[in-house]
Amino acid sequence: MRADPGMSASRPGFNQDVRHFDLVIIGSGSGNSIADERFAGWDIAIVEKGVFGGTCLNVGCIPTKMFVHTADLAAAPAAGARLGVDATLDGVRWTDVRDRIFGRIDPISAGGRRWRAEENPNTTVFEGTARFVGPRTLDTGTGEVITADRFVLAAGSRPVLPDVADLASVGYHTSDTIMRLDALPKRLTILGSGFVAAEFAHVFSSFGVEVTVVGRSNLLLRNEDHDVAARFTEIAGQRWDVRLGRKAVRAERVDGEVRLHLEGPTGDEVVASDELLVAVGRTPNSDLLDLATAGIDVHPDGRVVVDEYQRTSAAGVWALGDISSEHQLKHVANHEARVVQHNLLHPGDLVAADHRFVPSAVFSSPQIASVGLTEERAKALDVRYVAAKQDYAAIAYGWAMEDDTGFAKVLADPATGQLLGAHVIGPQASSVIQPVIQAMSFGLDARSMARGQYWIHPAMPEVIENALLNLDLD
Ligand SMILES: Cc1cc2nc3c(=O)[nH]c(=O)nc-3n(C[C@H](O)[C@H](O)[C@H](O)COP(=O)(O)OP(=O)(O)OC[C@H]3O[C@@H](n4cnc5c(N)ncnc54)[C@H](O)[C@@H]3O)c2cc1C
Ligand SMILES: NC(=O)c1ccc[n+]([C@@H]2O[C@H](COP(=O)([O-])OP(=O)(O)OC[C@H]3O[C@@H](n4cnc5c(N)ncnc54)[C@H](O)[C@@H]3O)[C@@H](O)[C@H]2O)c1
Repeated sequence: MRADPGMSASRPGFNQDVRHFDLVIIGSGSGNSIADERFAGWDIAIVEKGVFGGTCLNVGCIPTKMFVHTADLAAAPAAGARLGVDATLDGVRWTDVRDRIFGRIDPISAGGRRWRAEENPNTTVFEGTARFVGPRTLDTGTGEVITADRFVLAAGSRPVLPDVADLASVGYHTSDTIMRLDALPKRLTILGSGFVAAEFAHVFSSFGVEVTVVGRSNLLLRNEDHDVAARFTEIAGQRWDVRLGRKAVRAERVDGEVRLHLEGPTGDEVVASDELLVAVGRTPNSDLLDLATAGIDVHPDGRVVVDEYQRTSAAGVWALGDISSEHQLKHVANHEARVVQHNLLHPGDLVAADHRFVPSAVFSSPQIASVGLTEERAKALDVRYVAAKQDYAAIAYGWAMEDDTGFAKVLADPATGQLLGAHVIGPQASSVIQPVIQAMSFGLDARSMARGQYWIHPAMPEVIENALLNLDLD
């Protein structure tokens, strides 16, 4: 397909030099997966302001999980002693770990950029910060303004900076920079109590760093089911210096150390460390795009407004991933990218995005995984439910591991047995939960799920089987 002549560069009112495209994609993260071989006849522009490949590849899911896996290995000797295995951790070669990880990631990013910029005949890459200057008219930030029939907003999100006096002066880190440190700090303070805080606290403490976690609320991971968040907070308190209910008011760097001044339940306190990681959430990058100029509506929290087909309020403009989603998760961005891809190719046969059962996992220690309603949410929505729990310790493999903190919790409709939610904390939680996601997605009830199939014995998913059997259904 070539540009519709009605939208071409020679259209009255447009500069003759303005290049016109069939499709412009802003952001090379999940948006980059859209232009496959089915788009070979389309003239496509990709605009990227940073490193090619986006958050997940460069500074998100992939490097963090490579660090988490390494951290799990580093933590293993300490965990082995109570089972009779005496091993010691001789050391963590931080620069070797860092360079191994980014030595694998950076070439993927560079290769992706090269492929799009140099080897894709129908794709033009603009390396600049895009912003709209009119309906379907974009300043690419490279000195070139372009127009297109269709736009995909896939510009993601970025770390939020809290209102802490003098924060900028201390040389703080975010998840964008902390993985590339020159050396492991002796002490690390993490401001924040969500996903990023929980994962990096595990990584750095496993590598021998003294970690302090400072949270505003009284629970870590407070959006998880309360029982799970409470258990995680209890375990975290045995491993890290966890300071909850604290407001960070000021930061300063004195004699090389970062001092974070806190107000808390027992008065003012100061936490000193060598590095500070700020992890208090992420905000959509919609504000960089001058969306009002293009007639694109935005929610008060900065998310681009989309309908079930991922269409924005402006004709021909679609959005996906962190810029529009309430779930800042890669599997959601990927799903939405597939929806947009289909809808671009089949404008007469649109498919809707499926956000019914969005799961998530926190790759800390222990792991946490969740799908569907928490017990608190079920109560708030006045949904009739029953809940049941199963400790890992009472299923064979969990007992063999002598796990004494993990459990699975399931919620179901007592009348129909339909599953409403599942929450797992413990070994392999991110994998153990998958059968429940499948059951919920395909409408399998709890009883059929528990008894309508074999569960490999003695494998970890028996924790789910037994939680299901513990449900008190009508
Ligand atoms: C530390 C960390 C760990 C994570 N771990 C996981 C995980 O384990 N599992 C999971 O599911 N999710 C994880 N996530 C979340 C996941 O990375 C994001 O949900 C996902 O990458 C969002 O994809 P996206 O395509 O919407 O945006 P991105 O991948 O962020 O892509 C957006 C791109 O747009 C570019 N851009 C922005 N504004 C402009 C502009 N004006 N002009 C041009 N280009 C622009 C950006 O530079 C960026 O490259 C993690 C996130 C972080 C920060
Ligand atoms: N495994 C994964 O899937 C994974 C991993 C990392 C990040 N992510 C995604 O990235 C998003 C961002 O992660 P995040 O951890 O930055 O955000 P988050 O939303 O998970 O947690 C931020 C936490 O910081 C707290 N907070 C906010 N302001 C604060 C302040 N001034 N002082 C102290 N605490 C404050 C909030 O109460 C909240 O609990 C996540 O929500 C998630 O969607 C996913």
